[in-house]
Order: sequence, then C-alpha cells, then structure tokens
Amino acid sequence: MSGQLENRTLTAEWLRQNHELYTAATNHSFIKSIRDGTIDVNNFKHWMEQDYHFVRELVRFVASVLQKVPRNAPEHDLDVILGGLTALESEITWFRKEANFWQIFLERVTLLQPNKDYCEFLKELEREDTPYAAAVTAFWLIELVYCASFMSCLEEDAKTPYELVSTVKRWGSPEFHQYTLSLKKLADKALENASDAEQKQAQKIFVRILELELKFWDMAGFVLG
Ligand SMILES: Cc1ncc(C[n+]2csc(CCO)c2C)c(N)n1
Repeated sequence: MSGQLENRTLTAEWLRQNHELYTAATNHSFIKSIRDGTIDVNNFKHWMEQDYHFVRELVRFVASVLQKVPRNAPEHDLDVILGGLTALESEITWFRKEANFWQIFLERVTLLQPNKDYCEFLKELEREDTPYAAAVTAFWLIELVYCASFMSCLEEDAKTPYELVSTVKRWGSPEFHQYTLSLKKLADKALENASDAEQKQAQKIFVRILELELKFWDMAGFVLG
C-alpha cells in the first residue's frame, strides 16, 4: 500500500515523466565502465578533479537550502539538511585524500564548461527568490543521481575495480540511499505546500538538473592530454 501511495507524490511523477533522461543520467557509460571494470583510470581522475570543485560550490548551495527551511517546520527537517551539510566536510576531506592517492593536484584544476554551467546554475538556486520547495527538490535530485548511479556498481555481478570500491561505497551505500529518501520526503512535503507557480518552477529545475548531471558525466569521458 505504501508503495502505491508513494508513487503519487510529485517527485515520483516527475521521475516517471522524465524516465529517459533520468536513466541516461544514472546509467551513463562512465558509470557502466566502472561497473564492468573497463574504466580508463584517467577518466576517473578527470571526473574526480572536476567533482571536487563542484562539491565545494554545493556546500554554499546546501547552506542556502538550510536557510530556507521554514521556521515552523518540524525540528527533524532542519536536522536532515544540517546532516547533509556536515557530511560535506568529510566529503571534502575524502576528496583531498583520494586526490593524494591518485596524484591529482586539485588546486591546479581548470574548470571545464559543463562544470562551470552547473556551478552557475547552483548559484541561481542559492538566490533568495528560489523558493524552499524548488531548492530542496534540487538537493534531493542531485544526491539521488549519484546514489542511483553508484548503487549499480555494488551489485553482485559488478566488476568494480578494487581501488574504486571505497568511492562507489560512499554514494552507493544503503545508508546514503536512506538519506536520499529522507530528502525526498522533505521535497514532497514542501511541494505539497507550494503554489502552482512554485511547483512549475521546481519541475523546470528538476529537468535542468538531470540535463546538467548528464553533461557532467559526459565531461568525465574527455581526457586532457
Ligand atoms: C556533479 C555531481 N552531482 C551530484 C553529486 C552528489 N553529491 C555531491 S556531495 C554528495 C555527498 C553529500 O553528502 C553527493 C552524493 C556530485 N558529487 N557531483
């Protein structure tokens, strides 16, 4: 019963409506190459150096979501977002440690256009005129794409290379999946309380994020000489 009820939420409806784009963003050839063990390590390094800088911008975005949590919301709602924000600190530490292992110099990275475009979009979402409903929906989806992508690399028949297992466990773990479900609940609750115009705005942002995620993976495929 709960499954059926869950499917009537707006987030579930938008996932259905954008099934093709969502599948493209979560079954990308980059992820498939990790899953089947054929990944070129240079592609992986390339993704990692770009993603580190993206995650740094994401810190500001998540802080903006935190500020928008309505004051009359249950305490738990603020705690969920705060948990996401604090998790980013260990995320950044992890990136630095991994970068050391892979001999990546994070401070020398040139941001590529798809990354710049995504960070610019985050800046738009950080603005005060982006309502909470749209912002928390965006946050949920950004996390979901990574969770769904990396979960596939942990399936029983996956041949994920040993050196990448710790990476895929970060985002493909059951704990992280639970976290994305907590965010989904917050997003659906906020969307239910939002006006039609705000719902439409959130829906547009939803599609834009899937497009940007797809382009971000595409970027990982290009290895600079
Ligand atoms: C392009 C891009 N999109 C989404 C994520 C996902 N993500 C960002 S931070 C974080 C951990 C939160 O605790 C996760 C899962 C990413 N890294 N890069």
